[in-house]
Amino acid sequence: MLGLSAKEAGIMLQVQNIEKYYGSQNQVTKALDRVSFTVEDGAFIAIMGASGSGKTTLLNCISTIDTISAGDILLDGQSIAQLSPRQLAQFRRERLGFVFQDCNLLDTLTLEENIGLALSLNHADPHSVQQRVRAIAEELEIGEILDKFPYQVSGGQKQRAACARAMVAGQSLLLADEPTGALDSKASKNLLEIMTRLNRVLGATILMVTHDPYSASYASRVLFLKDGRLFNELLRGERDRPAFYHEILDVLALLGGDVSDVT
Ligand SMILES: Nc1ncnc2c1ncn2[C@@H]1O[C@H](COP(=O)(O)OP(=O)(O)OP(=O)(O)O)[C@@H](O)[C@H]1O
Repeated sequence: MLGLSAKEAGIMLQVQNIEKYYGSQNQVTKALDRVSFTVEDGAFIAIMGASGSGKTTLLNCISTIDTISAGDILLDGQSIAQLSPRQLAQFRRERLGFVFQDCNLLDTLTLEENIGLALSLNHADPHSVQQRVRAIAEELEIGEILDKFPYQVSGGQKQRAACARAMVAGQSLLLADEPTGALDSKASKNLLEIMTRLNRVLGATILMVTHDPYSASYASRVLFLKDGRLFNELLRGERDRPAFYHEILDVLALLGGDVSDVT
């Protein structure tokens, strides 16, 4: 980087030689084994691997939900291990957005209230909350259904609301764990197109864990985990999505096991 800071060099996240162990003395599981990679600003990265390969553990360590046993994780050049609990909470709130397989929307609130909830809890001005919620909802094509409750909309619309909620405060890193896992193929395609738009238009950096090679083919880079180690990685480059999809299938065949069977 020739003296440039990580931030100046456009590097958002540095995962350096991380290890994660669960359990103690007699029963230790090594969930992550010396994993290293760098994420540039504006990247869209998929993380693949068989069940138990460490995908969720990796995402949980990056999101500070879990702690690493060794190594370091730096965000904008700053080690997250050195943040105080208060700084960590602020970091999660301001920088990270989360989307999970079951979108975790509250059934007693409308989509608009769900999307704006964190801002409202943070005592943001109600008018500005409304403006921000509506702007991102328009971008994600759910502007017309903001007054509906989660049980009144489709699974795909709920996931788009979850994406809106994840990004409404201007968060720059979206962490998604199997976001298409509970959706049919049409709703999955739609959500992946929306995530691509979040990435390209709003500049969100995305890390998405998935079992599904079709979902992974929307990313610009795919990391493959095997037994807690980084086994391989693919860059999409100038290839179109279908060509990238076939290349992902080739790596999965090499990787063996149940990677794409466990959705
Ligand atoms: N809280 C925990 N306590 C003990 N072992 C754990 C814990 N969480 C995960 N593990 C173990 O760590 C390893 C990695 O698990 P992880 O959930 O990260 O895998 P994964 O790739 O996300 O799997 P899946 O695709 O099934 O969700 C597995 O061997 C798992 O059993």
